[in-house]
Amino acid sequence: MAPWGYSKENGPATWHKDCPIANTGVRQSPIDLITTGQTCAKYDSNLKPVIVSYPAFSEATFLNNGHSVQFQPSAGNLSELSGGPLTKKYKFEQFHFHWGNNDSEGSEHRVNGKMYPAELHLVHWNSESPNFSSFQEAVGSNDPHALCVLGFFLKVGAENASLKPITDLLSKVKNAGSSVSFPGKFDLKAVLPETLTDYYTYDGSLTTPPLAECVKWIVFKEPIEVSTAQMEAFRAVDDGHGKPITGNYRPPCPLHTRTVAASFK
Ligand SMILES: O[B-]1(O)OCc2ccc(NC(=S)NCc3ccccc3)cc21
Ligand SMILES: [Zn+2]
Repeated sequence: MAPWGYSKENGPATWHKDCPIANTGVRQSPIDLITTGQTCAKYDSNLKPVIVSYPAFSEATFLNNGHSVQFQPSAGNLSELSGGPLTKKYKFEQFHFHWGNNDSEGSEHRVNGKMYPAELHLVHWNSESPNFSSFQEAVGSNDPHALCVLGFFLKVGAENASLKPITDLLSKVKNAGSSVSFPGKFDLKAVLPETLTDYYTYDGSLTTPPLAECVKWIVFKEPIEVSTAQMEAFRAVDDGHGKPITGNYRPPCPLHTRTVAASFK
């Protein structure tokens, strides 16, 4: 089968052919985060703020892999995540984005059915598990919390100066398969809201094949602002078939028996 993607021929509705879990899994991601009514997110007063330790990255690769653009620091990076719903310390692996071809679509998670124009995923893996010692092993481990992904919605507004080094680089990785070594340092901490207190959290999966059900998801309530020009820069990135990547987001999956917790009322 042609490698997976987001077109009619190889998009989310076809992924079950290579990844049966797409249709049989009971903890698939993304989901629609419902805030009122029966199956709504339940406030949990025990949920603490998320703690990130992100020293500025000094060495990283920025890659267009045909289905997203990904920022991956060298293995030696010391960035870590803890707190929130987590009991262990997680190591930063990479961040990437999902976006649409207009401002009314693009995010993977939704809030009461509302999509944002894009979503940023900060991917981490449990560095204290005795069962694995790399991201790749973590994905294949069947451990329900092998990974922790922080999701941030992007909305259109003022230009985001902290993300400018990334959005300015998009034209350099226009072609699928192309990558550049990131010039200079990148301060990811500056991209995030100061307080990481208000979030939804639930057990889910990767939103792309292999769709492994190994992710503790933490999706923040407060969107990050980017300018229209910055959004347009994502929409000019090619998918390797001579077309821009426009809509690399998976539709929401059934919640099944899962509950979503909210760290805020
Ligand atoms: O659901 B996500 O889009 O957000 C969180 C997240 C993390 C990782 C991916 N996929 C990756 S890294 N696949 C390549 C790979 C897959 C399996 C082993 C190694 C390498 C997708 C997502
Ligand atoms: Zn993602």
